[in-house]
Amino acid sequence: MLKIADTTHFPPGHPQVAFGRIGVLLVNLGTPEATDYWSMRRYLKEFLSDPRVIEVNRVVWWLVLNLIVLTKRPGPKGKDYDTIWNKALDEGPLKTITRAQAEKLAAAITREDPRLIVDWAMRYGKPPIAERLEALQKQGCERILIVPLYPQYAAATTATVCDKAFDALKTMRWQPIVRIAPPWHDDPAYIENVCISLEAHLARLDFEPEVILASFHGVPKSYLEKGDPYHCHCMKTGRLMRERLEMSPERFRITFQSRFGTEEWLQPYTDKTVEALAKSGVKRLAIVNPGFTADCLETLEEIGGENREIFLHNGGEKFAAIPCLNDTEEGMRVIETVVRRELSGWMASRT
Ligand SMILES: C=CC1=C(C)c2cc3[nH]c(cc4nc(cc5[nH]c(cc1n2)c(C)c5CCC(=O)O)C(CCC(=O)O)=C4C)c(C)c3C=C
Ligand SMILES: [Fe+2]
Ligand SMILES: [Fe+2]
Repeated sequence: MLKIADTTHFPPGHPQVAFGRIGVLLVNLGTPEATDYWSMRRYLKEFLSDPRVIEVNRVVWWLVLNLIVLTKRPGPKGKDYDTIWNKALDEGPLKTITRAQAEKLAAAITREDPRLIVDWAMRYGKPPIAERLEALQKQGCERILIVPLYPQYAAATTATVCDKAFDALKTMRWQPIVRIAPPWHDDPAYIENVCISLEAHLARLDFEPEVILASFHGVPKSYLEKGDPYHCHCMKTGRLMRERLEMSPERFRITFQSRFGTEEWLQPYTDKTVEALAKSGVKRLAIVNPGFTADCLETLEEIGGENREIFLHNGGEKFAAIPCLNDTEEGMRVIETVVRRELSGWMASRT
């Protein structure tokens, strides 16, 4: 077994520094601390003030955000969060699931290399990236792998995690050496496990869906036009899933959800597609969310709640929202594959 660095043998007057460890930091988007108006407002303010998320003129956006969005949105969105809140732990499900993913990853990899420490953070809200990076560094992590938990790269998600992490590094005297895990939109382990999970859920349904939508979170269309690869990553994930599932493009379709604001977003829109399918006579529909590593407001409430309603109100009869990979065996296989690969050269080899 590898020896973990020892911090106890420093000469008098020498600072007590820890060293010799390797950190893995899983980072997801973030979620409000509570569902009341002020907690929601704080969360939305931090999120929607990020210029990677909203690429609108700063002065114009400051006025719109503060005068309109932050007065109108926190109330109704807080009520939406109430419907999915983890009451036992008093937190959003995104937090519960990200913590569970970190714990399971730690159990899987630290047995092999006890120098490893796994932690987790949120880009917006708590626990903040800077706090967890500092905690890893204080425990002796000279090397840290940061894993933005997004299979598809977008400036609004992956890049902003990196921005925040590098902001934290700027304040450190002894900076850890950092690696960032790349997106895994076309990784065979991801495609295989997301399909295994989908097939298992479909097999348990009491109906066979005529159509399956792979619904990804949208971004404004202008982000694609400016060169963001997010759309291409989603399209590739969707195509690889469809090929693996051996389904026709009519049965397995890609859509984009969670529109925000008045600009055009990536199309086809999930809600409009759901409505059109129901109106055209489709009676049985399933929606899977391959772009989300954890269930959250956008999957549980928007897909499982709003889109179900849209489908059933327009003539649909059977609807299934397929759970995300979360901390299931399939989900952990994906995260572990990415982490093991990106730790290569750092982590002790299994042989
Ligand atoms: C212009 C605004 C937004 C962009 C661009 C955007 C991109 C984006 N978001 C996710 C993942 C998630 N978003 C979630 C919630 C959420 N998203 C926005 C806005 C944009 N997202 C808002 C305002 C919210 C909060 C809820 C609301 O007010 O509507 C979540 C859920 C978080 C939770 O607590 O459950 C996730 C996850 C991706 C992957 C993405 C671009 C690729
Ligand atoms: Fe979002
Ligand atoms: Fe594309």
